[in-house]
Amino acid sequence: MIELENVSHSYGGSELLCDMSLNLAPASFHFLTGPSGAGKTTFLKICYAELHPSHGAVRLFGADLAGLDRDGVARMRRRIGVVHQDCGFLDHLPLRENITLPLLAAGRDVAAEDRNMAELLNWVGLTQRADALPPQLSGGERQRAALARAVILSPDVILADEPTGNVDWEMSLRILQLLVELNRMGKAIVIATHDMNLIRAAKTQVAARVLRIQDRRLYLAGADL
Ligand SMILES: Nc1ncnc2c1ncn2[C@@H]1O[C@H](COP(=O)(O)OP(=O)(O)OP(=O)(O)O)[C@@H](O)[C@H]1O
Repeated sequence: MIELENVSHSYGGSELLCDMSLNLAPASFHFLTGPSGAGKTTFLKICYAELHPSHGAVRLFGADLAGLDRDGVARMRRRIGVVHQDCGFLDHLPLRENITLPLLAAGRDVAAEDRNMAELLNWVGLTQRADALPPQLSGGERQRAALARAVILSPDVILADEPTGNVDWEMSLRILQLLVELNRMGKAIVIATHDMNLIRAAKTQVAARVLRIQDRRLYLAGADL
């Protein structure tokens, strides 16, 4: 679904990611770990074509990114749901409108999706908070709303950058549960995290693999977590 072949990336001449290859299979579940500043967010940006790598090839759903025009890239990106580290909400818009922004961007009729929206809000436990503004939400509510927005276009892959970064353990488990449910529905999941307890908790439920970025390289971690 997402294939990286010998991908390297540099910011301003200094190499951050070196010679990374990955083939993300349908319904797979991966964690992405590594020290702060190792390049996890950069790696995810390359995976969802927000960033073009300095070297190497990226293929999304079989299509070489280098051969796609803007519309082609946008079409592929709709198949990838992203939970950003900072959620990235528009603070002046109620939660409901923030969540439906991807529908608008994709040219879909938001009113026609009312029922799906109600189901989605219920799934993330935010039915009562639909009209709240993002600054009025708790960390856990924001993260669940970000997840709802990431899945509103029914993507095949979900990339979540520190989705449990600012929440307590109970809420971390709740968010993990939502991601596990998505995985059981056949979605491929990648979660960037520092939280080894979260990885251990996931491994009791799904066959999760652990990728690690260290010293500019991508490793598949051993089974010792
Ligand atoms: N647009 C940019 N221009 C220049 N340098 C950047 C840019 N984005 C990130 N970097 C640098 O690249 C390095 C890796 O950043 P990145 O956010 O990918 O790491 P990370 O592993 O996700 O970090 P963290 O765990 O702290 O979130 C950092 O040193 C960062 O300052």
